[in-house]
Amino acid sequence: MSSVRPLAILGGTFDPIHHGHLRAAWEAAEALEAEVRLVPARTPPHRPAPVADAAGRVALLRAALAGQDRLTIDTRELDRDGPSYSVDTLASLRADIGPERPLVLLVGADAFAGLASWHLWRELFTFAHVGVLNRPGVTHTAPPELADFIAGRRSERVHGAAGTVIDIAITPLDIAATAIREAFAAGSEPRFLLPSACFDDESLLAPYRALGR
Ligand SMILES: Nc1ncnc2c1ncn2[C@@H]1O[C@H](COP(=O)(O)OP(=O)(O)OP(=O)(O)O)[C@@H](O)[C@H]1O
Ligand SMILES: O=C(O)c1ccc[n+]([C@@H]2O[C@H](COP(=O)([O-])O)[C@@H](O)[C@H]2O)c1
Repeated sequence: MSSVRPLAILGGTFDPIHHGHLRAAWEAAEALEAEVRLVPARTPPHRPAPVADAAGRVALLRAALAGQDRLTIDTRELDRDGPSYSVDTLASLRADIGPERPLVLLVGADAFAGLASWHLWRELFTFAHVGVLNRPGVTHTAPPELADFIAGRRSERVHGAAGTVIDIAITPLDIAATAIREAFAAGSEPRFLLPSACFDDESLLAPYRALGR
């Protein structure tokens, strides 16, 4: 483990935040002995517009994270126009923390499999390590372009400021925001897939309940 505490980020649409995200981020913080920030995307690059707007998704995140301080929110993507490219976020974080501190981009195994389609994806590794979180049901393997690139970059732990791929074993939780949105659309309440605090304020989940009307 590096002597400087790594900074790790989990970016996401969080439409809405759920226990799959939270537990993954929590266990990554433990495994890497890292500070972990959740980074909501204002305009996620590779998907249709989210159901809830950025302010609504951040309000849910704040409710979900209340009562603990290991996981925090970093809202820098909300201040940028255009697609929320991760390479821009990592460049901005690197400028904040300087060249030495390890930086880790956390991604689920599904997101990792698509990494070679991301904007300037090779540059991600100049700014950060990539930490891959296992996800139930994900069977995609890295396409050849990605597999070739990461060959020789695998690491068991955080070593140096950037540039490696680290597999992080987490408790598999088969929870996805898509299924939560589908549950709301079907008129059911997906309680216990996301924190109860998200249900405390009626207005927080209103955009999702509206799917069922
Ligand atoms: N249950 C989970 N286990 C591990 N990683 C997860 C899990 N859910 C989401 N992630 C990861 O968290 C990041 C943000 O995910 P995102 O906000 O797209 O949630 P999602 O549940 O995958 O949403 P959707 O179903 O709308 O695609 C991605 O890197 C994704 O792979
Ligand atoms: O930078 C890119 O080109 C890029 C392409 C796809 C996804 N991402 C980021 O990956 C994270 C997870 O994306 P999503 O769509 O699964 O929520 C989120 O932070 C996105 O901004 C980034």
